[in-house]
Amino acid sequence: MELLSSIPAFLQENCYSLLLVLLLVIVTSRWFFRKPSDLPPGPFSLPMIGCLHLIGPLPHVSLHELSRKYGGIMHLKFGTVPFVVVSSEEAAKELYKYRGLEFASKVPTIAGRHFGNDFNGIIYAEYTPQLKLYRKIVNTHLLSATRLKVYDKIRREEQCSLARSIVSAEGTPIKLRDKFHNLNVNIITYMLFGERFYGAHARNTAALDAFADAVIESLRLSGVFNISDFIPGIKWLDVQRLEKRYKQLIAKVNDYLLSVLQDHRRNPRKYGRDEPVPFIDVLLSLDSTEEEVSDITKLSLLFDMLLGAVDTSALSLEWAITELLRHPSAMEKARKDIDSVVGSNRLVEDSDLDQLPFIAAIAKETLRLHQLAPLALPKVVRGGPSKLGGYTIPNGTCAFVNFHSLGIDPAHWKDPMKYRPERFLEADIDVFGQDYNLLPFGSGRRMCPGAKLGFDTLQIGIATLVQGFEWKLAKGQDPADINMDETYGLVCHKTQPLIAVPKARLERSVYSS
Ligand code: HEM
Repeated sequence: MELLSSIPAFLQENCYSLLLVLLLVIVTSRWFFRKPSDLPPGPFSLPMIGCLHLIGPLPHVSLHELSRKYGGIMHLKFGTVPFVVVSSEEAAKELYKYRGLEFASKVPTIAGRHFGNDFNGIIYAEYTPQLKLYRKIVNTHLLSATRLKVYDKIRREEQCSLARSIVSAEGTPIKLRDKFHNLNVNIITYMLFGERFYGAHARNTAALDAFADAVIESLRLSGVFNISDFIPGIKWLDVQRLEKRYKQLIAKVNDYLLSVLQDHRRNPRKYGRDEPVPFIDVLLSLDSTEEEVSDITKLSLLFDMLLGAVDTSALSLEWAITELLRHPSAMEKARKDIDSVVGSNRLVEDSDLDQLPFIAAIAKETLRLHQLAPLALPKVVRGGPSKLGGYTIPNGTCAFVNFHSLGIDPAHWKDPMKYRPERFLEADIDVFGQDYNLLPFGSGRRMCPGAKLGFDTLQIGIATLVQGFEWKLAKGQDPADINMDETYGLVCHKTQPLIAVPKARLERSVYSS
């Protein structure tokens, strides 16, 4: 009381109000100036460029290195745009399993606006009821296990035609990537349009060539880092001249696809009971049903399937054969397995794969060490803020999982950098989004819809090349000297194409059966 009486009267009167104000100032200033509350840790962002100076030509590798310092959930800015990068199994599981809805929309990039016909279709779209319908259409009518069975015949024909074209080049150095590319493109174009783009049965028209080139270039440009996405303030400058090119390419793609669509609409094809109906005709047959989609969506879906399929399995197959050349004992074991299951009077078939677990192991080990899409396609938090690992992730933050980090995490993988397909015989590890240490096709709501087709094509490709041929490198090169550099893009690929010399192992007649 004595102390209080020594304080001037006017202060005494307001003492309680002052204390209250002080308390309020402390509480609100902590909220106002907090290091945006409980954001995950991450490197310091510079004005304008954010952390772009820390990202090298292989972003998944740079981000992996950063995650070793900052942890499995990291916050950083690319340009002025805030990002969260997930690099640990627990965080990936939480994101896909419990926060899937909040992290299911794609970041609206400039490429997505154009290549996705204003974010239509699947690849570039936000997570909406329309997207769910489009994914359902694709999953049910094109890529389900049942539909893929119907298309088996096509894949078998392409597998044999790949083998024949290699036999015809016996003894000479061949660029395997080109052969694999043709195989992959023919499979998907036959499934989509009922026609092959390459080889003896192809139409070989200038329009088709121009379209195929436009698809390949679009795929390449989709993976090019567009600075305007990260510093939106300079978007109008289009410094890399990318937007201009996107517009030209999508115009070419749409023109061609629309002409094919109209042709199929005007001249409906008839198919026998067991004949595979091309997806374009399936889309037309959905008109006037509850699954009807507009023509521009039809074009977007066809384009999405091409972008997703044209190079993925082909580039994985190139990695697979490269690793087998570097590891002759794995090649030998795979060959022995196939010889004992299939023999030498016929080429390996899809139906043999169940009995060839080592081929599956080779495919998985290839996808683990050489992830085609090492970073998930970036998503943006919607309906948030969201929570992840106890941190708060504000609405509008972009996010992706670093699949590369998961696949080489030493806490889960013994000798992670070592090529050892046997690890997949020792443990049953899934590649279809259930095992969060290995997500080559992603997981959850935006997982790759073509995963089964991609994985099956990879397996049958490996089995055919191992069973059908002995391989040597050109000019007596030592396999240990093969350049293993990779180049980042929408699809991450071997920088230097593999050139190898085949020698047929089977009777000629087997390849033409
Ligand atoms: C070895 C082959 C393949 C690999 C490794 C692969 C991998 C991937 C990955 C990692 C994603 C991104 C997942 C994410 O962002 O979370 C993806 C998305 C996608 N893939 Fe594949 N893919 C392959 C084959 C295919 C095929 C054959 C098709 C089509 C026929 C296809 C169509 C798509 C589509 C449409 C998306 C976007 C899905 C969405 O955003 O909802 N992919 N793929």
